[in-house]
Amino acid sequence: MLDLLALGWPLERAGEALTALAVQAGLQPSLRELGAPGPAALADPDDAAIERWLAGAAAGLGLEAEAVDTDIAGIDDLLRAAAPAVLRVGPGGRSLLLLLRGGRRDLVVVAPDLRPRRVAAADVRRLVCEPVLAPLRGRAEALVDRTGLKNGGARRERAVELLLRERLGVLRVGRAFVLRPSPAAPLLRLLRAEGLVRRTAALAGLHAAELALTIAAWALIGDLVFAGRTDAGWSQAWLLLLLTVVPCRMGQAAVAGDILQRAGALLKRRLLVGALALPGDLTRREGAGLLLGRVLETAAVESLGLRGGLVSLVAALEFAAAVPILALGPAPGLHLALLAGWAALGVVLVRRTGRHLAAWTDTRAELTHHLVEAMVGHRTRLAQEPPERWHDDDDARLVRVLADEARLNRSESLLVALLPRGWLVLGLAALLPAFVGSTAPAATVAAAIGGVLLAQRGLSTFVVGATALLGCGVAVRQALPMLRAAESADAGAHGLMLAFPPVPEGQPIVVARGLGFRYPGRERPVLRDVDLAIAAGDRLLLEGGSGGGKSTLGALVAGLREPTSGLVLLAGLDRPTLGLVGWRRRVAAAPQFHENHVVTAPLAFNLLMGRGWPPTRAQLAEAEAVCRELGLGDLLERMPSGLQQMVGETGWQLSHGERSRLFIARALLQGVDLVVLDESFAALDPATLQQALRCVLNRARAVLVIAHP
Ligand SMILES: Nc1ncnc2c1ncn2[C@@H]1O[C@H](COP(=O)(O)OP(=O)(O)OP(=O)(O)O)[C@@H](O)[C@H]1O
Repeated sequence: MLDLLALGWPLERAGEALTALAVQAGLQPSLRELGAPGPAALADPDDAAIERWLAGAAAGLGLEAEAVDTDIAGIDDLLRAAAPAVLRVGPGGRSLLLLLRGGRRDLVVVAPDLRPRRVAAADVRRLVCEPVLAPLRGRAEALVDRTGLKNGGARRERAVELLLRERLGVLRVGRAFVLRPSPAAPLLRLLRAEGLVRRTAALAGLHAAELALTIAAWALIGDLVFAGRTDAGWSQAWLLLLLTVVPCRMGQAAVAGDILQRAGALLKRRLLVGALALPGDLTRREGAGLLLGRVLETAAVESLGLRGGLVSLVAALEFAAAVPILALGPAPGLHLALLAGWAALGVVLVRRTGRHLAAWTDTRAELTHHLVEAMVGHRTRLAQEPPERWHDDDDARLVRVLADEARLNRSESLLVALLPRGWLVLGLAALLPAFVGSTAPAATVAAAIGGVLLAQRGLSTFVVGATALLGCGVAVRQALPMLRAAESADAGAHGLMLAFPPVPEGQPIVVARGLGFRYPGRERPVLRDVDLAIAAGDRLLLEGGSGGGKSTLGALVAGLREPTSGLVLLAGLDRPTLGLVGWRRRVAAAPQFHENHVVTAPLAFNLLMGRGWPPTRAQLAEAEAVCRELGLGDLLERMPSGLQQMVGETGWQLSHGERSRLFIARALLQGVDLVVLDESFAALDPATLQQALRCVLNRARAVLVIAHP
């Protein structure tokens, strides 16, 4: 056990440790000096600062460190499958064990001398679980002793282990951080790290081998037939060649399945990250319907893109193999010229189909948008719009979609029917002179027929691949904003590493000089030349008329928007240095009511979503205390499951005032230096307002309240 701890890295060398693991695991990190968690992070009692530091440091390397909670029942799976990962071990999790390769029996860890060392999985399991199990081991042993198993025997040991694991499987034993390239990393790096480049090359190799074997088998049988030889030895050789194709095919299916699965997971991760990183203004401008349409289209990116890509690869190989075979025939020049012309026609037909597909997708997305907008505003329509006008426009939109669909169907049928079959007729027709005049040897005519058939197979495969890729291209166009947003998703996320102690009383938290802001597309700025300083301990009220720019200023202070001119500093650092995530660790905002949402999830999640999930007992207790101070005690009593009650659209319905207090609590519970509350008290009666205000003034280190005069 001691030896194993000696293989762990001290937290003070966490930056070096992460870099070493990332390099040795082939994750190609962006190398940079990470330093070490500062004293403030090391002293954080709730451990969150260290975890944030690790996440930020990984982001600094262009990686993602996903925190995985480990329980006793799941530790074996974690050790087997999580590598490369960092395990926090030893007293207080102060030591980092770098898991380079997982396994059932043996694991490989990177030691502090940078050398990989093999260790027993059972020893690591014991190291991680023992601190939790040790106090309970005595009771388990006493229980097992009642069965009469021999003391000190291996069976008794095993029985004790099994009993502990069975009864205490759900006990949490610690956290691991699984390292992988950030979904925002350049695509080629992601593909490499997932082994996709290697696998695609292997697939192409296997397919080329299959083609070569098939051609060799047919060349051999052709040779035998034309030479009039029928001996068994050569026939067996032919059969053997054909049989070798079977393992080639099986290999291709396995590799292709693996590629589809890995690339699909990678794409989903990237799209999800992108969807969450879309700028708020864009989602609002486009509307929920269009976004939903985009999300639905992304399913096509995966299925069509991946399959289309693989099928097109096969088509290209078949096509390439047909060229030298046609060159062996009696009319090589004519055949190759015809093939080139036919391929060009194929490209024209594919582009035409592509245009029709794009038009159809656009009208369809528009229809989805229209329908979703109608559903979102359904309750208002029911109450205010005359029923005879509810379906205005629907029919016209539907007709447009159907017309575009009919055009698409026609060009697709032409592509599928004409391209491969037309080539067959043309290719064979080019052989007619040789047939009729019997001018060419039969073997060259046979080779040419083989070439024509292979090219036809290539064209059929090409049609399948091209239509899939077209669909994918159109879907990618729809998903482009998300894919682009994914690339900038973690810009500045390493600002998380900057953990400081709370700003001391009287010291500035936010300082702004010459601040200006203009919304894109608007002529006049909303804010001009604003100077502002908010210090720890300040309690500020920002009042002004409607549309005066109060919320905009709140968003700038909270780091949710960047100024178009001037400078805002938070604890002396600017936004690019801190990143959005780093900024939000220090300033929490409760946006206006219509911008804030109750997520369909337990109340506790809604309260603590800024702190990470699952929560600790202390965090739950704090959440309950804040709710009671805000006057939500009654509500907690009424809810059958208390803090665990599902709330949101499909859960327990909260009143306007209850929701506003939930939003206030959510901001307060983030434990930040400054809380910005935008019209958070507007829905409260005077007594409740007083109570909520008292809670805010007691709990917030500094507060900026936005309200109407
Ligand atoms: N996302 C946006 N895009 C374009 N213009 C916007 C956007 N949000 C606000 N505005 C405009 O900026 C101006 C200031 O808006 P802001 O919401 O900051 O004012 P406010 O003082 O908070 O108003 P209220 O008290 O009515 O909430 C308004 O004229 C508004 O139309």
